[in-house]
Amino acid sequence: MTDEFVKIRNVAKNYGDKVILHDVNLSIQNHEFIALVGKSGGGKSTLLRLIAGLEKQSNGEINFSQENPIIRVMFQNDRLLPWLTIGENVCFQSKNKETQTEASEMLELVGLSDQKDKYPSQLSGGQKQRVALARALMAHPQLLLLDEPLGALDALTRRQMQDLILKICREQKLTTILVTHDVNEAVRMADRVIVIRDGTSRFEETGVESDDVAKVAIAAETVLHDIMGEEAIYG
Ligand SMILES: Nc1ncnc2c1ncn2[C@@H]1O[C@H](COP(=O)(O)OP(=O)(O)OP(=O)(O)O)[C@@H](O)[C@H]1O
Repeated sequence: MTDEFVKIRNVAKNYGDKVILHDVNLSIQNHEFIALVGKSGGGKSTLLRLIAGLEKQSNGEINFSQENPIIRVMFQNDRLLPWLTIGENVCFQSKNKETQTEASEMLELVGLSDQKDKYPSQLSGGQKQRVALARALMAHPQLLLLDEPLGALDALTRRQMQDLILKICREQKLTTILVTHDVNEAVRMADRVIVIRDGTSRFEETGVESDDVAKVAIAAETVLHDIMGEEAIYG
């Protein structure tokens, strides 16, 4: 039996004449945490949208090992509804009977059980992203897609959120794909880092222990070099 969660084969995406992605080949294993990095406009978010089924590829196949997997996406913008409380926001898309109890559990998981009755405007950016994470987890996703969710946070909050996301993804055995501009974040969090360069998946770097600062820095330098390509050498 394969342990593969999704297989992406020869995927291409065009918008009109503009080729965004081509020949993307990637297998993601169950419970694996991968990061997608690359230059701005390189097609990372586009690939994430194709995997989420929010858009259709122009060519190639994206096959999941099980039918209709539950997929949730978390974006840089928390997308909370300002007129609902934190508790109501977490329950918003959930149809479970035990929703209230479960929402409390999810808020506890992200360290916000005491903020349930507040409104999003009363929370910090980091806290709002925790709520967005709790809301995503309510669906018990098998695949969690993170589209630069920590991009707007300060360095310390960002680091705390990285640790929280990692802990939850491991505990809940989620398969996770993170899109990030921060190469250090990618190396620190992911089991594998995939570089999207010139519209295709170019390079895979095995993750290192996230607390080994020196190894993270060296691996990040290698990945950055691959993102930049010849510009890094000649430019
Ligand atoms: N709906 C669309 N119609 C036309 N072009 C689009 C559309 N969506 C994205 N693009 C283009 O596709 C390219 C890739 O965008 P995408 O957002 O996937 O890149 P990215 O690597 O995630 O960038 P960033 O790191 O800046 O978020 C960009 O040139 C963008 O302008």
